[in-house]
Amino acid sequence: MSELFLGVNIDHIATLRNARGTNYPDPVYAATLAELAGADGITVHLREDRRHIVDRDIEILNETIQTRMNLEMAVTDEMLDIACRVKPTYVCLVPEKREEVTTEGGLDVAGQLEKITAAVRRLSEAGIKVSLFIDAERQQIDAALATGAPYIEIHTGHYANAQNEAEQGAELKRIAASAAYASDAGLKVNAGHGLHYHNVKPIAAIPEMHELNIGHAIIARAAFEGLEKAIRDMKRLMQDARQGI
Ligand SMILES: CC(=O)[C@@H](O)[C@H](O)COP(=O)(O)O
Ligand SMILES: NCC(=O)COP(=O)(O)O
Repeated sequence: MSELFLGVNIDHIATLRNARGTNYPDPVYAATLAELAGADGITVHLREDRRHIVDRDIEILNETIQTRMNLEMAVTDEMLDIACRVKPTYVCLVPEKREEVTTEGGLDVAGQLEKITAAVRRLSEAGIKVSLFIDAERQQIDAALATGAPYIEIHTGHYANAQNEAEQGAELKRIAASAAYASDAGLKVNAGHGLHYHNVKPIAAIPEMHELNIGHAIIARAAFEGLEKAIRDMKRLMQDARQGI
């Protein structure tokens, strides 16, 4: 089975910093520590309201990240201009609602095909690899393919928020079937949102998964155990799942 990568999302280091208007804890420092602990990439979501990651973070991280930056952003002219100037390795296009506490679902690629295809083209022409954050639905996978984006990230929020085992099992099935369908069609398949230490293994065991992006649970655990241990423990769970342990 191919290797499974971990992208560590450091947004919530910035949430903590911004809560007091201080210059600490610094997400730049967190990214360096995350890489030393084995993160394969650093994910940051530059929200339109700048509630956590801010422009300064993106600029400095772009200079200091040793692995690769995965910039999550809404499909707006402002964000496209920033991405094309900064040129992160990856951009993941996500839906965004100003009033939401966190991302509530996948991007409706099928419903905005023209707009998203144009964004994918602009980013690709700037040398950026584009991923589309979508729900585990064939219609959205087909639309993602039509845009020319090489990657999708399957939204695992419904799986993470399932109210009982049956519901979670059904979500897992849907995600696994979608990963296989997308991979067969030639897309690289990532996943993320709401994954934590107790629900990550079944997702990590899906053979087509290329990378998992995990943030909130890792940063929360880091408050008690330190960032390095939090990342190493998550990677170990992912690797165990991959080996059927
Ligand atoms: C796009 C996505 O899946 C989110 O997980 C996001 O990256 C996390 O940021 P928020 O906590 O601001 O929703
Ligand atoms: N794209 C998902 C991500 O980056 C992290 O989401 P979460 O683990 O903070 O829910």
